[in-house]
Amino acid sequence: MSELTFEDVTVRFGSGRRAMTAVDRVHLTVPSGAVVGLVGESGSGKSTLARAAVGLTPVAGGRILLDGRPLPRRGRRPLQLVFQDPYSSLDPRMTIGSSIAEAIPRGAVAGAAGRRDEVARLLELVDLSADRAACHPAELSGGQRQRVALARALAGRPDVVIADEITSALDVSIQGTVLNLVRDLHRSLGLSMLFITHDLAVVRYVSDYIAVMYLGRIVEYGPAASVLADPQHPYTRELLAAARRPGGATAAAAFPDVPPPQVADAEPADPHHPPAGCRFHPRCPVGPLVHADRAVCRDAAPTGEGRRHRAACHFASSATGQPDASGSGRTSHPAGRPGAATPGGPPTDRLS
Ligand SMILES: Nc1ncnc2c1ncn2[C@@H]1O[C@H](COP(=O)(O)OP(=O)(O)OP(=O)(O)O)[C@@H](O)[C@H]1O
Repeated sequence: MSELTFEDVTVRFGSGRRAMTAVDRVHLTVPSGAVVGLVGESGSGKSTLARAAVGLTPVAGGRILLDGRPLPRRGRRPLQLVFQDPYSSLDPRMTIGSSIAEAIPRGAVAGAAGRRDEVARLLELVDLSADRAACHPAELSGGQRQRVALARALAGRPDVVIADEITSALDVSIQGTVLNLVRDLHRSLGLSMLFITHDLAVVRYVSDYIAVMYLGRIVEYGPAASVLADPQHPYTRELLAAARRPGGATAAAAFPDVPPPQVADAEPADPHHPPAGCRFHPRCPVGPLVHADRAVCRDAAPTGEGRRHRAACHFASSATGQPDASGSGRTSHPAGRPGAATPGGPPTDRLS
């Protein structure tokens, strides 16, 4: 079990007028043995953060640490990324067995027989029979291919798995079986996981903690039960409310306790020109209710300090109808709340 920490991580793309900051000074912890669900709308920077963690995208600033130490540049890869589309990690010309065998680190098993046995063990771990090793990807269903992608990721015995929308491309009926598998693997192997999804029903099902991302920043973080039952950031409330609307995400029935949304003055977010101050302020229904001129929201970026459940909003507690007169940006529950999901909160105490 290992703890993954993003410390002040920034990722930029392009240069000159096309320059943009996809991930902006992110602080995020995946506690040892926990599943952190990372949610946010398309373009908020979730995949970029994942790719930066495994070294596919260079970081412009900050540090990514495993158990407090920088990630090794060579040798065993303690972080593995599983993508939405298993075709991207499986060669259609190779058998499933060869694809998995290729991912077993050199020296981890002895000889061809050892490799074969390890492939069979990995296939069984993801609920596929060992004889599937002889199949090609095209002979498997989408759900089975995603299981193979998971087996391939597990071949290197990683400490942390990052799953990027791994159920989004699957039929709803198959999604459940893959999610059950993820939960079982997490429990039996003690894996730490960063589970990226836009579907709040999915995130509720698998996560111990939830992190909400908006325009490159984490705007809320906390125990899953606490974030879902008592969202502190207006953006999180908007996401939950959208999930409850007909035609929204599949989670409608899952959030009976979330009050209906206040109507936001929606302006599409432009990642090339993010607003100053709080990035959500042009869309936010809460700031004007508390401070008519929204000056603090326009001028100052909220940091989201606090221990267990925290939100980067100057009026975090106003989101639940209890104005925070200090406007400090702290959550109203710095010490967490009774019944929170997992004991022992993450060590970082601010969001950005
Ligand atoms: N290689 C790249 N070059 C330039 N811009 C990029 C690149 N990759 C991502 N971006 C931009 O970075 C921002 C964040 O994208 P990212 O894919 O991380 O978001 P996301 O939250 O994962 O969204 P989605 O759920 O749609 O994948 C977007 O504005 C995207 O256009």
